[in-house]
Amino acid sequence: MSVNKIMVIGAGQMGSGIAQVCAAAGYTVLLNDLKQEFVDRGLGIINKNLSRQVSKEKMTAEQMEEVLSHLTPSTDLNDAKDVDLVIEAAVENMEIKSKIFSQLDSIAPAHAILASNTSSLPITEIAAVTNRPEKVIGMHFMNPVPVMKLVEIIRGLATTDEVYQTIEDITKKLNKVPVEVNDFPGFVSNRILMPMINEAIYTLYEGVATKEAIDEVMKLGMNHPMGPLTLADFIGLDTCLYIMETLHEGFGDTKYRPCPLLRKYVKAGWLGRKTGRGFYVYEL
Ligand SMILES: CC(=O)CC(=O)SCCNC(=O)CCNC(=O)[C@H](O)C(C)(C)COP(=O)(O)OP(=O)(O)OC[C@H]1O[C@@H](n2cnc3c(N)ncnc32)[C@H](O)[C@@H]1OP(=O)(O)O
Ligand SMILES: NC(=O)C1=CN([C@@H]2O[C@H](COP(=O)(O)OP(=O)(O)OC[C@H]3O[C@@H](n4cnc5c(N)ncnc54)[C@H](OP(=O)(O)O)[C@@H]3O)[C@@H](O)[C@H]2O)C=CC1
Repeated sequence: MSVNKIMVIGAGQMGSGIAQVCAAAGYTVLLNDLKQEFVDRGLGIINKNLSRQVSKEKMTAEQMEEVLSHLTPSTDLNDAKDVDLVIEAAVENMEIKSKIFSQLDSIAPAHAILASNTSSLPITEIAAVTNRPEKVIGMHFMNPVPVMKLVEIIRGLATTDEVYQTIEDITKKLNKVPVEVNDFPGFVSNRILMPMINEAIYTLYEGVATKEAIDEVMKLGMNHPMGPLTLADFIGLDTCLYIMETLHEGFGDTKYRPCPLLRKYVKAGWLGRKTGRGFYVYEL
């Protein structure tokens, strides 16, 4: 199936990165969020990333303009009426995602594929709110999207081989590496990564070491590019909590219980880098 026009829903850190790489690969991209100010914030991130590449002479100013010309802001889901693919990257919340997919199902053309960048929620359940479950799939990018090579592709129960193949081909066109996985809570990436992050938070909570010491152990001892608490702040503590809750509920196993300190920080609005405070403090 040929895909030319893509709508990305959610102009946060993931949606803006996904829109950027799709535009850079030559697709026509609509970047959608609830309000114009959120779309502008996403376009601002893209501008900053591309300008950095221009200043490092990895891209010319003309190429940057070309990429930007492929991007159109949107605050109306009805703009999905003539797209070939939607990649949803709104917040990690089943109710919100279900509502978006059910609306999209009645707006997007019959041939359009509806993909979710969810980091843990069941694709099969998201697909079930639509009348086209065979065209619903998980397309899980990693943060920061312009840098990270992996896209975890998740087949829902009804996803067809043709839809899987189209998404795999697009992933390669985005210069990324597809890895196929089945639909279980957290898929592969977050089933393994998030319990490690949660355990690092328990290690802090139980006073085993300072946050700096915990991060240093994993950076220098295991060669991780970021310590787990820095990485949690980078991902967003709200997203980390949602993922742990999905694992906990999905498997019914207490080993996935979210650390109370993680809950406390999220309740306080300390969501990590994006709000200026998480385990560490950041300049906004
Ligand atoms: C939660 C989920 O569902 C799944 C997930 O995504 S889990 C999170 C997965 N991601 C990770 O684990 C990231 C771990 N961290 C890293 O790999 C690295 O620290 C990092 C790539 C983020 C930064 O790398 P670094 O070497 O420390 O920094 P730096 O030298 O400044 O950056 C390297 C390159 O990345 C780019 N970069 C860094 N941060 C960026 C960002 N937020 N957006 C875009 N580009 C970025 C830089 O511009 C630089 O590009 P060039 O090579 O073209 O010059
Ligand atoms: N952070 C990460 O490292 C990764 C996250 N993901 C997944 O990507 C998705 C987005 O995460 P992330 O970008 O970090 O989150 P952010 O909080 O940065 O961005 C989410 C964006 O979606 C917007 N939004 C919320 N509801 C709607 C809606 N109904 N319609 C359109 N836009 C909406 C939010 O607006 P508002 O500001 O008003 O809430 C916000 O702009 C989540 O599903 C997450 O699990 C996947 C891989 C990695």
